[in-house]
Amino acid sequence: MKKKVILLMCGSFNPVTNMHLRMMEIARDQLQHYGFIVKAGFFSPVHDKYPKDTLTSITHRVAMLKLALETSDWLQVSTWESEQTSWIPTYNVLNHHQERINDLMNSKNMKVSSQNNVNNINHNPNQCDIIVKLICGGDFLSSFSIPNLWDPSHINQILEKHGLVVVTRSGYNISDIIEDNDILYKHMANIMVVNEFIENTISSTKIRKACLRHRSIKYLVHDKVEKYIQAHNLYSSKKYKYENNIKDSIRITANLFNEFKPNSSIINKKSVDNFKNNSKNKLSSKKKKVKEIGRVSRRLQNLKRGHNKSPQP
Ligand SMILES: Nc1ncnc2c1ncn2[C@@H]1O[C@H](COP(=O)(O)OP(=O)(O)OP(=O)(O)O)[C@@H](O)[C@H]1O
Ligand SMILES: NC(=O)c1ccc[n+]([C@@H]2O[C@H](COP(=O)(O)O)[C@@H](O)[C@H]2O)c1
Repeated sequence: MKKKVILLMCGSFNPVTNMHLRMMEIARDQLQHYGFIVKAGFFSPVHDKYPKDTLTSITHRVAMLKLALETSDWLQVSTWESEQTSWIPTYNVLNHHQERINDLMNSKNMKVSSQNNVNNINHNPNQCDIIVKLICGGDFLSSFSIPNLWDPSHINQILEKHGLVVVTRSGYNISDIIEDNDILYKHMANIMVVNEFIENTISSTKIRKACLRHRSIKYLVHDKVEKYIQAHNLYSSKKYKYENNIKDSIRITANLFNEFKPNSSIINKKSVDNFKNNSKNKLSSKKKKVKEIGRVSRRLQNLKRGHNKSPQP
């Protein structure tokens, strides 16, 4: 029997770009090619309390997602995550969606079985035949290796119970990221890599920058999203000028990690000295951003602690 899946993408969507939409499309193509049935795709915008200075209010981010998805017959926004009282870890978001699907499937099965007058339903409520998989880009995958950003047990469960669909992103070597992380390596079979063969480096950061500089964003975001941004004068405030967001920090940290990886063929004194000098320069110029990741990690830890104290959503 073909396996059925639902794709769930978690992120800021600040704003949603054409690349977010394309990621879903190319992931569905590949999953179907491998014999899966993709039932639906959900975008779950992160809570306003996620510690990112540049986050635009959820009302705008959801409105833009809805406009961008108006013409899709299989993609939708899920606002559950953003409607909670505070930020919640991605694993809990995934879990919530899986539980809702399980409930739905169970009630459907109940109906069918009672219609058929079958007494023994023989259905395990914990075993659903639709799996919610997390879809993300290469940078998101590399964030699993940032100390204190993720609870290792969450990474384990995401991979064990759900599985990941990772879309390649320029600057991120997926096989290296997996090779360097014990948990990812252990669950490699549950990570499907989708190669974006038409290289696309659109990011929300670049869109915000373009808006700040009054440059066109046409064909990078949906037309209606472009109009919405203009109508609400989003991303034009000075705070975006100096934006130093978590994603940049992740990118930088990840790049630094990649460079620290020993490569036997280049290890000699000269290359080590060159490397040290380069790293020093990079470290000083990017010092602020790397510091930011520590700050964000600590805030996330605090949020997580707070979250663990409160009842499960
Ligand atoms: N060009 C891209 N290629 C591959 N993955 C992408 C791309 N743009 C976004 N993603 C992925 O989309 C998901 C949601 O991303 P997010 O909303 O953080 O967008 P972003 O463009 O990376 O944002 P920002 O630039 O604000 O950090 C993440 O898993 C991210 O890795
Ligand atoms: N421990 C965690 O569950 C954890 C840590 C960091 C980011 N995230 C998620 O990753 C996404 C990151 O979005 P950005 O790439 O826009 O920062 C958000 O949905 C956020 O909730 C989850």
